Amino acid sequence: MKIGIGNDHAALEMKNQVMEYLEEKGYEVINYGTNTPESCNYPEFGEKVGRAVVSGEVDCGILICGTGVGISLAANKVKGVRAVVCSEPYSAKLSKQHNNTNILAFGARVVGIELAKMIIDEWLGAEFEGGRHQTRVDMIMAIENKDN
Ligand SMILES: O=C(CO)[C@H](O)[C@H](O)COP(=O)(O)O
Repeated sequence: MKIGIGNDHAALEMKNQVMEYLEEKGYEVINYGTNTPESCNYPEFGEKVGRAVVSGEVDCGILICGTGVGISLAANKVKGVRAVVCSEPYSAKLSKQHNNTNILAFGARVVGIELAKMIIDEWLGAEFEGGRHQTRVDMIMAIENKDN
């Protein structure tokens, strides 16, 4: 499985740790994030990973900024993205089982690396359950096609 990862300056160290963790587990990780500690703007990286997921360049995405909020908001503006920001494993797992999320986000200033690994493991290990949840996910995605 190919995972796209993105981050801003606040999450550089955590991005490197997460990449190492995922690669050790055998995932191919494509890095779309910043690689320097200089201040930068997270929407750029949220959008890049969002587009990579929707185009099929990668199978799913992981986004990290200070809180995970801004970078997931940016990704969610890309049509076809369902990004969730999580700071615990339960919501991460359910976001895949019920909401079929295709991007996981969290905050480097919110969770430590060990909790981040647990969140990632639950999310990557879960499967979308379909059925009644498919109806609801379809309804969410249909909102994108309405004139606002
Ligand atoms: O969490 C974030 C967005 O949701 C950013 O990482 C955060 O806003 C960056 O802040 P600063 O420029 O003060 O380092």
